[in-house]
Amino acid sequence: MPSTMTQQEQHQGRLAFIGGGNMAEAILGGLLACGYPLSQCVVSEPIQARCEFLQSKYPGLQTLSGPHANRLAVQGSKSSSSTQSMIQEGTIQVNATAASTDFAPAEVVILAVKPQVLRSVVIDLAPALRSLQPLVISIAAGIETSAIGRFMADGVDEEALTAGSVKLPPVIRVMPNTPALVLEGAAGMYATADTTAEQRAVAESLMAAVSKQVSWVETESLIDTVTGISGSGPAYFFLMMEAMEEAGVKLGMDRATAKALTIQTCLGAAKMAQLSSDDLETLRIKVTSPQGTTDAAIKAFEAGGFRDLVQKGVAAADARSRTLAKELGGAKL
Ligand SMILES: O=C(O)[C@@H]1CCC=N1
Repeated sequence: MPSTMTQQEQHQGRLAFIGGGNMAEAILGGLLACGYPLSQCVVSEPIQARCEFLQSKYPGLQTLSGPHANRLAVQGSKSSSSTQSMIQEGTIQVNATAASTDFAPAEVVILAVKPQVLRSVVIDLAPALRSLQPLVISIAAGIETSAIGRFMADGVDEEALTAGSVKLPPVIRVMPNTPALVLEGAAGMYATADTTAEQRAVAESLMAAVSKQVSWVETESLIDTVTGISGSGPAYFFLMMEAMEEAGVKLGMDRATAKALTIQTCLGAAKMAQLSSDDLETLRIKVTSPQGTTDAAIKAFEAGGFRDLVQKGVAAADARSRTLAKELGGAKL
């Protein structure tokens, strides 16, 4: 479904980014460009230099660093009387104007850390997440919502969960891609059964700020396939473009010209594919005159098993995403 959210429809609640890397920045930048209030965003990021970079790029943004930064981002600074003193003592580094160190608990928590550290990060946040019940959005590749649920249930009796006396927050899993950095992302999303339509709409509006295409999948395993198509996909096109640039150079063209022609051809082809009512095969056939130049190229590609190779590549990424789920989801906990 193409994103059609307007600014009015967009959720503008308190947003905590756990992790301030490239994807977090892409989402944050896109939201700010759509008019999301900067004062509603807080980024917890362990690397101080990265915080300073984000601060300089988004003046007034609240960034937090230090051992308790993630918890503070989720709980808000008013939640604990000791919080302000930790800020004063420097246990937590708050990079923001003094006036804004007072902030409310997060309504939405975006888990934007590397999959390898997600487990420890969520276990550390688990009590805060259980008590505050924010909407949890994970963009970590390969980690299943059931694993995130187990991490959030850390230290809780099975019985309490079954009896419902302890509740886990709703989780939505997103696989975005790096073109989100230029507001041209494609994202796949999966919501667990306990999410409400409103929560799904909130998550969609947040991701739509940086993604031109937001697609929900019905079964979680399809997120692995989303990863194989659009999550890793930008790299496939970069590889294709590298190869085309190299081909131009080998045939005597200067690199800059080969690169520029390649990039615009890729962009133009994508735009045609998007705007045309023709399917992809028809578009290809329309460029390919019988016995012509394109025909010669396509025959060479097909003879080399191009289609099969691409399918193998996508399947390898899909399979790796499933393996990551096993490796990082932690069967044992
Ligand atoms: O390569 C990776 O593992 C991540 C997931 C999708 C894109 N990059």
